Amino acid sequence: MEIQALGYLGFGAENLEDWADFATARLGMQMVDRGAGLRAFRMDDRRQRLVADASLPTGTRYYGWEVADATALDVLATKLERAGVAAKRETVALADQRCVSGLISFTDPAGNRLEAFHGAQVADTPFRPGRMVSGFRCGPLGMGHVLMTTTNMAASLGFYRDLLGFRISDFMRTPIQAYFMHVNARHHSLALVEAPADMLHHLMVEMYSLDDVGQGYDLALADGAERVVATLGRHCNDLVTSFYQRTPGDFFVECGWGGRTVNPTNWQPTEMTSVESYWGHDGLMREIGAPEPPPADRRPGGQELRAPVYVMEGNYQRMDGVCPWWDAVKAGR
Ligand SMILES: Cc1ccc(O)c(O)c1CC[C@@H]1C(=O)CC[C@]2(C)C(=O)CC[C@@H]12
Ligand SMILES: [Fe+2]
Repeated sequence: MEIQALGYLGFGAENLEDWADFATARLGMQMVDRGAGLRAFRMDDRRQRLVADASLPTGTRYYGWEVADATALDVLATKLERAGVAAKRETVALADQRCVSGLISFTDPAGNRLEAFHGAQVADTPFRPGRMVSGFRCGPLGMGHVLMTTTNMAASLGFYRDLLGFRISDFMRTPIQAYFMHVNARHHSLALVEAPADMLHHLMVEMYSLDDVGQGYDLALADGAERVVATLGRHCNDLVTSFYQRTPGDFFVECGWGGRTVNPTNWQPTEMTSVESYWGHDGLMREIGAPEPPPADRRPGGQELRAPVYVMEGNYQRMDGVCPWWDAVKAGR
């Protein structure tokens, strides 16, 4: 499989000044000058990761999926065309605008514009965050993950899993259909959820420090009741502690910390029975019109069996993945 990471995300936006303020003062990204009509944001050593483009209508997006080199890009283009998916070799001008060496563009079954690229340019100055954050966990894990809803899960799976080679980390078939997929050690770079509309629900960015998330949460709360979509909480599958907030655009940003990694060579997908979190994330279900789950210690699904605990191991804290006293609790001892 050619795709290695989620490299960048671009989107159409009218309110560039709002985005400039939000991405820097709220998220902690660095804004870089790309001329009128464009606001680009750095998250690491790369020249840009997130791009707001006023020449595109709001609701337009392009997803930049990274491949190793020009050869891998050719292989991918050929694979797409053999499968009947038109792959357009994009111009040098567009590659320059994307700050990459080369790219192709194509469309997924839901109509999303995807780009595959190689040779992302590295900035000649160090990353300077827009607020006091330790930084974004990117590198080989990519910029984070996107959750897209799809009206046709079978078609989306056929495309991302069977054609592009995305691997399933875990999935749920009921009560909703959800597939969490990896292309590197990040637990998921793409999540697909079946819903009545095809859209981008959120971009997740992962911070190196939990304090970055906590301070970002304080700032979001200070913006008023409308800003926070889901309270601070912890997911059961990727173990990310995060909250979700509204952006100046029409998708959310999940700010997270502490994600687990998977070994892509031997990971076995597991079926989930609930998307509920260990704790928190209140508002997430309400936002889509579904009932909120009960408080954490009464949630069904037995997630507490998988609650990770930190076990001292020499000078390290090891993520054990199992709660050592749970067997005793179950046995009534
Ligand atoms: C469950 C989950 C695990 C890891 C994540 O990074 C993550 O964003 C989620 C939340 C997904 C979220 C959900 O659980 C309920 C249904 C939701 C609200 C949607 O309809 C889109 C996002 C979905
Ligand atoms: Fe997420």
